[in-house]
Amino acid sequence: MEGVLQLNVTSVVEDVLQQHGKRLSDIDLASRKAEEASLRRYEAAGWLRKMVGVLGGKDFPAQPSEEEFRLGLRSGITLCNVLNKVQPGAVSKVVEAPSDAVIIPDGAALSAYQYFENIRNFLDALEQLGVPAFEASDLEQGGKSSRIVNCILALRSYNDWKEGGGNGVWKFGGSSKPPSSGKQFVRRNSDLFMNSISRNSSMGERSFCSFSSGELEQDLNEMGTSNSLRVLVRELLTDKKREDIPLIMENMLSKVMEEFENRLAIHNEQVRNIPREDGVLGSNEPIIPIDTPSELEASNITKHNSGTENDTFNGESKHQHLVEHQQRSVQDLKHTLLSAKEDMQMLQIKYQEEVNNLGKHLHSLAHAASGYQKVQEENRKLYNQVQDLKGNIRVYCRVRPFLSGQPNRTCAVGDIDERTITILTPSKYGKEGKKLFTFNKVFGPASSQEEVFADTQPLIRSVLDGYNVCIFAYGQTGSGKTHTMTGPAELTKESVGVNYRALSDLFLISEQRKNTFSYDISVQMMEIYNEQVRDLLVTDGSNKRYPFDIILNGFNVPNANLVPVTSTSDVIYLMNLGHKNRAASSTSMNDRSSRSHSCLTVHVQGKDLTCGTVLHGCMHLVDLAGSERVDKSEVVGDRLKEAQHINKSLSALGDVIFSLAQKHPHVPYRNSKLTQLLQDSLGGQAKTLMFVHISPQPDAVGETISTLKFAERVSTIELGAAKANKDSSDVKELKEQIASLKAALARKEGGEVEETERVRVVMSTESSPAHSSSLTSRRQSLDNQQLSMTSPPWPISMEDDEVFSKSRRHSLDNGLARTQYEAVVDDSDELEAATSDSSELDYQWQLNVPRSNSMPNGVGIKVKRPSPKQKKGPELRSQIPSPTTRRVSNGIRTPLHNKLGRQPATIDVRRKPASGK
Ligand SMILES: Nc1ncnc2c1ncn2[C@@H]1O[C@H](COP(=O)(O)OP(=O)(O)OP(=O)(O)O)[C@@H](O)[C@H]1O
Repeated sequence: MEGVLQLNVTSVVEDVLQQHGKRLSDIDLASRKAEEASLRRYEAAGWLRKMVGVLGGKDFPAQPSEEEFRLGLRSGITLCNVLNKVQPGAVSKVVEAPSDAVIIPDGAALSAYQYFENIRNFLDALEQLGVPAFEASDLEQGGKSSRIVNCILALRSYNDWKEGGGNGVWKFGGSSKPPSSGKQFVRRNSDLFMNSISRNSSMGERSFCSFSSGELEQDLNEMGTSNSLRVLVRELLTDKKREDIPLIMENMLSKVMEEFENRLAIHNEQVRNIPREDGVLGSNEPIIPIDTPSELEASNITKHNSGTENDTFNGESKHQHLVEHQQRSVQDLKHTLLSAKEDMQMLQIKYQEEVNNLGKHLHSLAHAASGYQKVQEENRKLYNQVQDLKGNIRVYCRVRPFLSGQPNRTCAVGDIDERTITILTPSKYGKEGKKLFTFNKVFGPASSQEEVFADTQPLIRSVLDGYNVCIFAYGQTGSGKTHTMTGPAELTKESVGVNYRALSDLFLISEQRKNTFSYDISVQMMEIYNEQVRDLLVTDGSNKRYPFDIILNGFNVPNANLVPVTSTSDVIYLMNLGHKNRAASSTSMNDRSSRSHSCLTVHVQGKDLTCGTVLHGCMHLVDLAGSERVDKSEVVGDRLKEAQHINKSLSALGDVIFSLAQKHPHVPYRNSKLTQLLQDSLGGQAKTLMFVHISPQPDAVGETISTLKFAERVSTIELGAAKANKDSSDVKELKEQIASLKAALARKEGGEVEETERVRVVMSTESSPAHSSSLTSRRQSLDNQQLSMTSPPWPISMEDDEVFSKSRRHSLDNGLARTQYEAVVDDSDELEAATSDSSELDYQWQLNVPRSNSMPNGVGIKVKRPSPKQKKGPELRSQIPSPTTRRVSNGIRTPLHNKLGRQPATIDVRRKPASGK
């Protein structure tokens, strides 16, 4: 028959499998399953709506999410009402919501009574009907709604069966898909596979690929498939999971339908365009032969008999029959198409929903991420607090960037993160080729001055609360110490270093606190060059060197200029002055190399305007000289001497640090001027931060590793919790009394008595009131004695550098020439005062001891004087039980004895002129 297209299902399936085979199984099965589950849920919800309508003032949602579905049924009211409609009286008593007006919010806790009563009654009734139920707990947890959906669909099926007359025995078809025109076709085919699978699984739990080939062949034969089709189907399904097969088959069959429809459309179009024998174009009705085995047979019969006239009528009626059949098929196909479209729309809605949910999820993730950051920040703060409590020396590592003109093809620095740094090492440092160091913070080459300061700021601020702080920059020449502490040669707002920022911060806070605190801020700037302390704040170009007596409250070098500052511009002026005065000359390594340690000391005195408490804070900002080994500097002569001094003082710093680490009773602060200068900020009670600097250049890797090793050891040192230097108003009052008595004394002596340069009283504020009052009386008695003194203090005539020379026996040879000594004395230190003055004079000694120090043993002050006869004074020593004033006359000394502890003590030495002179 002309114009008739042989559409063979097998060949179409083969074509589809060949064209789309792999892609069919690539389809996202999970989303298909989810889609199927939502469709089933909507179907169950639709039926419930139809059955109960608005219930308890609430309309059950038509297309509920899984959560809405579960929560909507949780009270059991809807379920019981539906069941009662299906089977009147099945649930005899339904506990309704408390009142129609009061709607229980979804998800709100229901009364246990409602919950158990309704759900239990519902489930019991279902059981009696033989309808598959679910677990009561399924209503309480997400992700379990499929069992509830199954139950409702089963109930619907039961209802349908009942409405249809209830013939026979009702049997629920399990998880079969709800009937829908297009899908029905698809389901029938995929069920074939499911049957095969269930047959297979009843024989044991095996995956589809473990099917015996015979069984598969049998299934395919049942479908009337060709060999090649069988091979294609097998290929498609071989490695697939059993439960995924129906969906894969569905996809395949949908494709087949599509293909089939296309071909039909083409064919019909062709038929319409073929002129019939009577000259009329083909009718609009599609002419399609059938290709199911029986229909093919019929078609073949038609073809076979087409030559005989007798068979013409039969042929035509069969043809008519076939046409009708095909029309029905086309109708079916159209339905399928329509339902596919609906599915598509549903999918789109679902995707939209998912995209929205995803958006919400992303939003909550972003929220969680910001929360995580906050927690991290909090952790960091807590970590720092713990460090503060332990009193660890904090160590921050900073890596200098490559400088312009320096080759930077290779870099000695590997990974850097917040607290660790990896140095890439050549083979001589070990096989692993890298070393990892951990610090409190690591700043990479790109870190800005602002970032570095931000982590230092809290420490600096604590100076205003009365803490002693020491920040020092350590590292080899040219590694960036000056850059961190001061900034580059050309200073801008962004490039200024820690020093400027620290002071402007102090001004800022003091301004903010001006209603509660009044602060006086003053600075000293010194340099230690070749073990000599030099004042950098001189304007006359003089090379002033100062005595180096460690005194109290940070006035380590009392005679160095102490300049009050009130603004950042004051500071900038002073720093420029200091830098000009700083010793600097070229070495082979760095033009700006400084072979001196520079120290900017900031003294802060704050008075609490409400309670009168006085705070003293002192901060040393130290830019150390380069730490490299001498041989590397290739220096000789003066430079060699400088380098040796530097190395000596840095070793002394190391010794102090490690004695502190090992909690040695004696800490060798006095082995160098540097450690003497930093003493009050390196021991306990101070907050210390070391910036360790390294260069990224591979040729510096040796120095870098030794620098970092040193720094890592430093970071393990615990100094104990820092303490603020606070004087209570009592103490303050005492100080004022002393000051006024001293002034009265000075007046009384008619100007003969030079006022001592500084009067400092060392007292701790933490003692008990009882202790405090005993202290008060002691102080008063001391001051009374001072009052009774008639002699002027001795003029200063000693060589400062001889005072407290290297050894722990601090010779005061000629030292009695000093008006006043103030010294920090350690446990077990011995102060030795000696004089070559043989004149018969009375000496008055006064030892002021911090009251936190307990009394004696083992520490003594010896006064050595040569006897007039022997020319060499005997060493005399005696002990007194408590700090007080003793007279020493004519070579009779009353050595003072006291256990001084770590607290500084003040020793005043005064000479009383011989009577009558
Ligand atoms: N973080 C940085 N960013 C940009 N330039 C830097 C940085 N650190 C250091 N430099 C530059 O590197 C050079 C050497 O730095 P700097 O003078 O601070 O080293 P130093 O360790 O103080 O040397 P010295 O021991 O000689 O005093 C300078 O030109 C400085 O500006």
